[in-house]
Amino acid sequence: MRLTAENLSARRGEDLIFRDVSFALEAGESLVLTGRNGSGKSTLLRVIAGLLRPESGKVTWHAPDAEEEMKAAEASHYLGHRNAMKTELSVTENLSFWRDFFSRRNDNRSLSVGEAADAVGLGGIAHLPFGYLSAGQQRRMAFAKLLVSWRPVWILDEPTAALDVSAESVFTTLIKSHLKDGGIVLAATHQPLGLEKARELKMTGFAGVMEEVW
Ligand SMILES: Nc1ncnc2c1ncn2[C@@H]1O[C@H](COP(=O)(O)OP(=O)(O)OP(=O)(O)O)[C@@H](O)[C@H]1O
Repeated sequence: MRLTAENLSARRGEDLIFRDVSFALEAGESLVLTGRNGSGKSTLLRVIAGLLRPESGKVTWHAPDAEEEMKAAEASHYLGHRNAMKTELSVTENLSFWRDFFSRRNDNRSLSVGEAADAVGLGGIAHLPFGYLSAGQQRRMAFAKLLVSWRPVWILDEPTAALDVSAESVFTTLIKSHLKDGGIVLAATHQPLGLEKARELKMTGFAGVMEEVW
């Protein structure tokens, strides 16, 4: 499996935010985007997730065993700044919706809704409306969305914002486990995620992207 970005550039409004960004990630690899506010991390993640059209360049996904060809976006889960949950529905209803929405044939790696809620440490409150949960609990539940349907690529924008130390550690464990299972992770973050082998891409904004460093 390989996710490849080739010579990507992107524009927001009139401004060219970055240009010539290239990288390739294989199964088990992760890339952490760093840089100050407004440097283009979310923009790059949204391009990879297929939510924004790049100004130039392309994103490709290669999976040797795939039954059919898939776009990178279809191989990805995207966790943005917002949690993508309905506040008036219960946590179980929200996660069940996402499980059905994303479900694929021959998928034996996805967790049940109950297992996913347990995995983020909130098994006891899945009956509550999502809107009743605290900000940190909501973020944990949003993360559980990644677990109810297997996708090889996780695209995470500030996944640990609003989280306490124990939730950060739960997320790090889940991300490491995903990588160990052959997944790929791209994450924008201001806080270290504790991924020792992650590569780093420093974004500087306005088309000045620094070299990728190990
Ligand atoms: N819809 C838009 N129209 C015009 N400019 C935009 C739009 N969305 C974002 N921008 C600009 O693009 C630049 C990059 O924004 P982006 O959200 O990618 O930064 P970021 O590195 O993720 O920032 P942060 O760390 O604050 O989340 C910023 O200067 C921002 O103001």
